[in-house]
Amino acid sequence: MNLKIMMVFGTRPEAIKMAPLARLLQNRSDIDLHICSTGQHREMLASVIKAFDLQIDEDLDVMTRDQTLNGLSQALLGKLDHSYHQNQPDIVLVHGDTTTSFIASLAAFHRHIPVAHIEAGLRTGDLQSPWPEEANRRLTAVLANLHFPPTEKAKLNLLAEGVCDHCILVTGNTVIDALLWMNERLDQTNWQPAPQSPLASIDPARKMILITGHRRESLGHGFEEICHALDTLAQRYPDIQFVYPVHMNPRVHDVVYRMLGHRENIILTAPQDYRHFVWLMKNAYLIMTDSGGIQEEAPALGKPVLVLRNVTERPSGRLQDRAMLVGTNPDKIIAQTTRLIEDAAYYREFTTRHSPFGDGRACERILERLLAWKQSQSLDECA
Ligand SMILES: CC(=O)N[C@@H]1[C@@H](OP(=O)(O)OP(=O)(O)OC[C@H]2O[C@@H](n3ccc(=O)[nH]c3=O)[C@H](O)[C@@H]2O)O[C@H](CO)[C@@H](O)[C@@H]1O
Repeated sequence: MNLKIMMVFGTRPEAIKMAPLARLLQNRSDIDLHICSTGQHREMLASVIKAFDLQIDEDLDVMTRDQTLNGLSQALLGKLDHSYHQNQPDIVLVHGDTTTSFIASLAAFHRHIPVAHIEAGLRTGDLQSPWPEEANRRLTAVLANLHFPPTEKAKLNLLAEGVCDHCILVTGNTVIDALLWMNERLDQTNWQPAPQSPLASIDPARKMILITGHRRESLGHGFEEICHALDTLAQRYPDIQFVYPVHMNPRVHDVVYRMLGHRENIILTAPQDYRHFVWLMKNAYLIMTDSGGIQEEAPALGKPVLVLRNVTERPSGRLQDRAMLVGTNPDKIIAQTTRLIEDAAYYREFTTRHSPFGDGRACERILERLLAWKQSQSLDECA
């Protein structure tokens, strides 16, 4: 009998991180994979599905305008319950720390369906930051039967919360599998953006700084500070190109376009699909971001990354990276960027390729563990 796996995700980062696993599972004759999208980030998710050549089996389409987290949770719980009833999966795979991950785990728990949690064990230790993700990932850990932390540090977090060792497998982060897959495709075809793409105006002879930012905790004042720092830097270094694919959240979009839309060497674009975005990362001199995924991807490409957050659940383990955690304080952003632009020896300290978050084989390890789990069916001892 084939193993019936249901994969549930809803946001762009979850989709990117689940995509290489979906590709692997789809090619197995001993596995029936059902991919369920909750539609938490509808448009941005569609572009990921296309970039990885995947097909969604079911779209719950739960998002409505101005939905609260409770409204979203309620809609998800009902629709997932129905889907589990219809599809009767042997196991549900969830990822990370979204409302989708937690509610998909809860709905599975209520139906006595085992849950495997990918990117398990990330913690800041502060339930309010990031909010609501820290709660989502802790609650998911309570409900999951198999835990796939990306690093040993994340495994220790799970052990400290009482998760049994036998149910944990350190795999590396699947985002590195996704990144290496896409990177290889770009290299093989020497891929370049099409002439009509806003990225085509980037001059390869000039330095380019890539920026992303959308964290809830920075909305409002935090974003104004980030934009203020970028504006100052863009004036100070007119020869450097600043490229900022702006998140669709109007509370991010409106501030960024109002404060930076007029500067000639700042290119504001819509969010880019994964192929374009990996190309941007490869060609960047420096990346500034509050994104979790990009913090993981940048070192694998040997790119320095300035983290626009005060705390991170993704410590790289390198001492010098502490200086890169600058938050939204404009003075710190400007000072650290200036040093990285002007001090070549200092810049080089951050450009060695290293991959503290994974080696690109996370999906293989997850597959092997799922097959072993199916054979032994020994979950009872961990549930
Ligand atoms: C607290 C925290 O850290 N939470 C994380 C956060 O995820 P994140 O911060 O990693 O999210 P993003 O920055 O949106 O995505 C990043 C991915 O997107 C690619 N990318 C980016 C811009 C673009 O224009 N085109 C792209 O393709 C990029 O290469 C990368 O792979 O929220 C998720 C729940 O929503 C959580 O699960 C996740 O823990």
